[in-house]
Amino acid sequence: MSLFYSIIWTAGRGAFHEAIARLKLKYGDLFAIQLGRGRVTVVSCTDYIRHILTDRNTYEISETTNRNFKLIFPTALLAIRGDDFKRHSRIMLPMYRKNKTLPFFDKIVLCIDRFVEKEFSCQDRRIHTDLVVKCQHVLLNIIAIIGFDYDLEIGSPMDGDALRRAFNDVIKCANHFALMAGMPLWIARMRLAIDFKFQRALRILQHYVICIIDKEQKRQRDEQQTLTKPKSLIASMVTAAENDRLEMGSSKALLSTSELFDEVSLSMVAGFETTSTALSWFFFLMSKHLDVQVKIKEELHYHGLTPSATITPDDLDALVYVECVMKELLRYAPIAAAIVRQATRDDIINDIIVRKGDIFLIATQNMHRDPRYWKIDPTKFIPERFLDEDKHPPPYAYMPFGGGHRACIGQDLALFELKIAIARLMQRITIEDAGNEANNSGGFIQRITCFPKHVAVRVYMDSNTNLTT
Ligand code: HEM
Repeated sequence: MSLFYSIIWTAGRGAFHEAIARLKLKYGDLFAIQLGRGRVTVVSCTDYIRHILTDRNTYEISETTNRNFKLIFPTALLAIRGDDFKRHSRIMLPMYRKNKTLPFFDKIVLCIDRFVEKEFSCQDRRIHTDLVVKCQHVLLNIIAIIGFDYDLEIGSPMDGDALRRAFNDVIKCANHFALMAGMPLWIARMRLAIDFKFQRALRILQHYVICIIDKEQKRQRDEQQTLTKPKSLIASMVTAAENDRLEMGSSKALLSTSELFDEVSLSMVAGFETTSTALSWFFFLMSKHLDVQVKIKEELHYHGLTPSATITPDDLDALVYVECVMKELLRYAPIAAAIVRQATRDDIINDIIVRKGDIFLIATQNMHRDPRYWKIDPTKFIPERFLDEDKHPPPYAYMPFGGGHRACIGQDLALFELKIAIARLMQRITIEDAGNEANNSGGFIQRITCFPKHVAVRVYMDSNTNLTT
């Protein structure tokens, strides 16, 4: 136990991953910090992480850290464990796999194209300092189309605006709330009850989700129409739950309407900020690495993906370097710097005694930057590492989506969205550091995810002739 130190966590001093990295330098791979009223053990080496993530009977997601979240969406994956988790994950895990998301390829491309046209086509040498917000806007459009089959850009202005605001408010409030994990439960409950904006947004969202669920259930009852595929992810969830019920010969749906609603809401919250944060890091990092942009453009050009060419799912599969850029982005940018587990019974990790209820914070960002696990300098942004030297990092050294049985269920969708976004953006635009004219120094803003603080870039539309200049 001599490796353990108790340290008072002083929040507000920079980003979370920076603080955890500093503490690792000082105290090593295993140390304890005081977070709120509880003690949390921070883990930063593969041996301990393997032990924790492979023993699903002893280590679960933490009840303490997810407590507030439970108040908002009580039956969503993040709030449940055990048999309930198994029942939900039967429906939810396959939901974001490639076969389910592939049909949305063209719609995601369309959202990126609209973004490019709207923000960058006027070629006025403007310096863009609001790309974090703009990336959130794009992701909201993508979520609405994939999840709800609703086009926020061309839907009726009344519906579109109401739904957009409801999305925004639910996501903002859920994030805000989850951040206040140390708050006494009764205060959290009270705050939630008097948050009228959130309650209103939730009602609007509920209305849309329940309409889709009803419509889908009706469609399924009409035998003639069951041959057509569900048009949105919510509709797919309803179909999957119904098919599962039929297979099991049960009279009750596997997931009730309110459970489906909680899952839809969780997916929105979990999938929105993470992916939009990744996209804003992409803009920042590309502005600092023109050489990487040139290489992406060379690869696109090699595959005939000129600025005016259409892009297909097969093209996407062929883009090896783009894949490396995406992996490196998820390694280098501190989007989600850690994951949390709690011991559900006593245990021993090597010579460390673990008591039931102990909380472990697995510092994934520390792993991403640990020179023991990476052959090429991990402090540098070098996508080529994934072509060769660091193609296969040791297990548990690279975990942008967490690991074990509670790993991110949306990772395939996130990778799909990001790869389309990177390829399509690089097909059409070049991103440039604004230099001395504005502050493009990066830095961090820590919320649930950590996004770049100062982004100031110019964006140029590519013509078919200036691809690799
Ligand atoms: C770049 C994008 C994303 C990143 C970096 C990311 C990262 C993560 C991480 C680190 C976790 C915790 C895993 C663990 O504890 O081991 C997680 C959980 C989760 N993510 Fe993601 N995520 C992303 C996108 C998405 C998307 C697009 C969705 C859904 C549409 C999603 C849905 C979820 C859900 C539902 C969980 C909770 C799983 C559970 O409790 O079992 N995520 N994500």
